[in-house]
Amino acid sequence: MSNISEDLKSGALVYHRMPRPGKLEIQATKPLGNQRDLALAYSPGVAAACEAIVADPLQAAELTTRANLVAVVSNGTAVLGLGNIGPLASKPVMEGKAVLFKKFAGIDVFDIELAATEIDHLVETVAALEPTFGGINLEDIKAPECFEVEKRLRERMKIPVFHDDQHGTAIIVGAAVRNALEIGNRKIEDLKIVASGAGAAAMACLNLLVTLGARRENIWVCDIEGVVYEGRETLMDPYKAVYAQKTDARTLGEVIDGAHIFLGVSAGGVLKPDMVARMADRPLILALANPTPEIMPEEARAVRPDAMICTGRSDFPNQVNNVLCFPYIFRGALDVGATDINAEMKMAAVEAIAALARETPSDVVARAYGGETRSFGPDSIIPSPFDPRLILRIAPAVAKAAMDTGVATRPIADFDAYLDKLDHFVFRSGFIMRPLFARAKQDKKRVIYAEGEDERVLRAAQAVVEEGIARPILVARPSVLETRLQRFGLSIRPGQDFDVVNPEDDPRYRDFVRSYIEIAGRRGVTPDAARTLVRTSSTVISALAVKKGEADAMLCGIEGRFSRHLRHVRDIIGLAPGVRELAALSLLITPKGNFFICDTQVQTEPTASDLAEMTILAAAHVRRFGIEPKVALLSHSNFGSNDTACARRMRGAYELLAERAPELEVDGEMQAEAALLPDIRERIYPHSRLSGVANVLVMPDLDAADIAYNMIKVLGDALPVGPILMGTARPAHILGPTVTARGIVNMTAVAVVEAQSEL
Ligand SMILES: NC(=O)C1=CN([C@@H]2O[C@H](COP(=O)(O)OP(=O)(O)OC[C@H]3O[C@@H](n4cnc5c(N)ncnc54)[C@H](OP(=O)(O)O)[C@@H]3O)[C@@H](O)[C@H]2O)C=CC1
Ligand SMILES: CC(=O)C(=O)O
Ligand SMILES: [Mg+2]
Repeated sequence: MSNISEDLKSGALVYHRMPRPGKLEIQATKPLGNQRDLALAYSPGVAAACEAIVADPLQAAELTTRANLVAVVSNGTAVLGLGNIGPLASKPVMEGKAVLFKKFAGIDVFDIELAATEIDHLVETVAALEPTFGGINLEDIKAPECFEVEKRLRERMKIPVFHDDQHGTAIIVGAAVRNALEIGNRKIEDLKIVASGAGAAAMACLNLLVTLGARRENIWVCDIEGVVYEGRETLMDPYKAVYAQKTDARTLGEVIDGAHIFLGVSAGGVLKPDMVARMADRPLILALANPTPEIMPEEARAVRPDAMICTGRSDFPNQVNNVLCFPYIFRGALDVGATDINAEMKMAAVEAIAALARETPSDVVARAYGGETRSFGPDSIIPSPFDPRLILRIAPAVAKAAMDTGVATRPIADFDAYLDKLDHFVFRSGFIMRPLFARAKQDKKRVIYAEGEDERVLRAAQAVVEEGIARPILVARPSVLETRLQRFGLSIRPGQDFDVVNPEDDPRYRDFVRSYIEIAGRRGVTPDAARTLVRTSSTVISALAVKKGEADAMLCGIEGRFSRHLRHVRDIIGLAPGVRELAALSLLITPKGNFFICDTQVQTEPTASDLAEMTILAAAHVRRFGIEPKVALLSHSNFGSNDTACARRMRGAYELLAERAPELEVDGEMQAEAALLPDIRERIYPHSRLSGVANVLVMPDLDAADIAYNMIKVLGDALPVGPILMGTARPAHILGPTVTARGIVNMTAVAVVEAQSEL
């Protein structure tokens, strides 16, 4: 039995049972709402797709899901470290792999559990699946049968066949060993490696370590029978025999002395503390059996505090698990229509994973692990499974290796576009934000962040510096900054990468107070109040910096009330010429498209004239995203169907806009349905000035805007960007308490581009 806690066990059973059994479902991706859809999806229309494939089999990649469909195939003979539990009991693991493929790399999977233990039976069955799939991921099939099964299938099939427990594990072990060598400043040629396990994972890992330079004579292998030695007859096979040593030693305990690397891919608890104590100094312990490692990290650490320790589990640092590899190696292979996953593609994955661990930690990883992140070092020798950059680094490297080695049937012509596509998968904000990022980089501006000590701001500042979109100025105490940057493993440095305004001791303090009195003295701010506010309000400091031209834009509002920040911004920075009132625009990036909503924050009950003004401001902002605004003035009424005050206000706004912004594609008043479904609009009012789906939704009042915004965000699984404060004399945005580091980076790009266009 696995030694997982009772709590985790019962939690796992509920997770699998509720709210419906299992972890997967199949979803239709095309509409099937009427007779015509039925005729297209199925008979008779479907015949056209069939005939196109008859004429050109490559069309299957265009007309069916095949090119993105992988079979996770198991016969249940070596399921995790649970052993031969059979195909039915392996199904939760295979469904789990399917979920990981989908979530981490957008790959669709059918899990296929086969009652087939004979090699021939297994090979014939899997080979017959070729028409269905773009790739085959063999899983948890025991050694030595798995070696022959994989070899024969690779020979027969023209799609990639990849035994995950062998190569997925070997790739991640290869990356971990590579980085451990770098940290320990050691050469693999000199190291003694002791493996526990001589199965699928062990053999592939050892073979890869040999490719990386390990010497066969330095490798010692033990399995359930003990040491694999020359002349041994029980439980031997030709694959193990490669590593047989001429020795009288018979147990793991007898060969572990002086080992630099322990590679455990066998069963829980086989490595004892006294064995660890006898390993070489600064040993690397890879205790990878699942779910129970060969030794628990705390036991190993107790006897060897100098050890680097990895397990296959997510509840310890250094999770060396093939989940870091299989979704992405398949992503790269499928995207070029690879016919194989060859040695070069595997090595490209090793290099990409190892290199990623050496990059600065990502904020997404920090959130996934409760705010804690580690920089490259003994407790972080490989990336975390939640690192969103895994797909961005591994898939292109693998795709390129496939192309270089001639196994790509659909080579990628435009790698930048491919990277954009992957980026979009990771950060759905990727595409829409891209033009802003590109423009921001062309002319970096100075952006001051009022809450410069906040972890999210620091992580955002790191990304802003790395992406080169702005020069950050942080309002923060230098001593706090220093400790936090270190704690979060961030590499940006004051002076070099960003500037600091120290609210407790800044030479500009008197100057700031004087300016504040000049600006706000006539709005009831006394000199005493000005002194206190400049000392205590980082929003006031930031706004003064922008006003005085020491920064080009400001971001604030992570702490405290929106209205308080708004008052300071309005008092100090003021309104842009010709603007009578501020308003806020929020972008929602949804699976169905990108929608801007206003006014989500400022004006409770705007007049027709206010609405017209905010629409014109919104249109200018939307154009900065490279999007042509299509504005719908929303109401409960459709083109005069009701004559309430509210409907009249929206109609009034339309009339003003027709006058003031005749070039703008805008219409109203209309219901949200008419704005979003052109067919419906066409039926109600065929003469609308609006074409297609509206992308700017102007709401009649703050209640409607706020409610619509939050409902779309939650029900539509949308990513928010904003709020974008419109109408200020200089760019200033109030972010709100739930903003993420990624959100701050996005708003930095918005503010920089705004600052560029106003100068
Ligand atoms: N972290 C990760 O990413 C991965 C971890 N693993 C883990 O590695 C382990 C092996 O998987 P896999 O190679 O696919 O399975 P296999 O069945 O192919 O191999 C298991 C190997 O472990 C040996 N073994 C079993 N029990 C013991 C024991 N008590 N002492 C020493 N050796 C033992 C077996 O010996 P014999 O040959 O004599 O039967 C066999 O060589 C599992 O625990 C699995 O969870 C596997 C893949 C990925
Ligand atoms: C992780 C995995 O594939 C295994 O333990 O078998
Ligand atoms: Mg496995």
